[in-house]
Amino acid sequence: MNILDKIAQHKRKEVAERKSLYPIQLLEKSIYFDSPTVKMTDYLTRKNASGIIAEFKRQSPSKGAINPYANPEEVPLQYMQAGASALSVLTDNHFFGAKNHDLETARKFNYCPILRKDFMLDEYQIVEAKAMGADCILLIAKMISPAEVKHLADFAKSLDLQVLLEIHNENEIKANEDASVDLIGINNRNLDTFEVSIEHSIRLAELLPKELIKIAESGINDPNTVNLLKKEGFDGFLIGEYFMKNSNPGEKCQQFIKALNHVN
Ligand SMILES: O=C(O)c1ccccc1NCC(=O)[C@H](O)[C@H](O)COP(=O)(O)O
Repeated sequence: MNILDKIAQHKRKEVAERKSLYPIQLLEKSIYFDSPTVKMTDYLTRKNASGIIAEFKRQSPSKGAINPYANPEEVPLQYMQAGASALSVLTDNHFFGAKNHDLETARKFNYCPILRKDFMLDEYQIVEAKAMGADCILLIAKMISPAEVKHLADFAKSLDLQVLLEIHNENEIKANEDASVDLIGINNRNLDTFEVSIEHSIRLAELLPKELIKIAESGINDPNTVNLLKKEGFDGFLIGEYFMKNSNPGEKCQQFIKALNHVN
């Protein structure tokens, strides 16, 4: 069984438990539920945007512990002060070590767009995302059928959330042409082997419609890579481990963004 199948299996059980503990009517009472969201697409495309989507990530299946005791009050705020365009916060506990309120905590201290980084299989998780204060959700084409992508994307839109669709290959691009999503992410990391290939993403990006907002995800650790990807038409760059493995992720992010501006 590959890692996404393992995650999906676990996630279905988890979601069923949470549905019985926290019914949707309870989530709808959150102060964020009826609040307007901020648009990830606007923040990534505005003038002089760094395009960096800085991720709060405590551990991962590919790397194990990265920064398990990181402070969600401090790190996301430091990322934004460093010049990141948006935040991504992992909310999966079992595989990624997220604590219960990491995203809500990040929300309290930041007005920027926040991506709920999780493995979405069910409408319930999208309601949760809205109740936590997220602005954008991730759908992974490898995990769900094109019909489910379409359905969950439409449902997210009905809650004023933007949708980032992650794809890994050409077939997934073609199969999901009809889905109404806001951003397309190409994952540089092959989730079967955990190998990272920037070239693979560049090749796939050529197959995407020009007008779509394109995000390069995973394994980015060099400002020159971001500059190259910008030239290839990417607008956003999702970076987690490279920042988080440092004792001061905000400072690492600041150095990265400064170097980015210099190289430009
Ligand atoms: O990071 C993993 O090991 C991983 C394994 C299985 C599914 C997803 C995984 N990562 C989620 C992500 O997409 C990354 O957290 C994100 O793109 C940032 O990547 P990185 O900069 O390499 O931390």
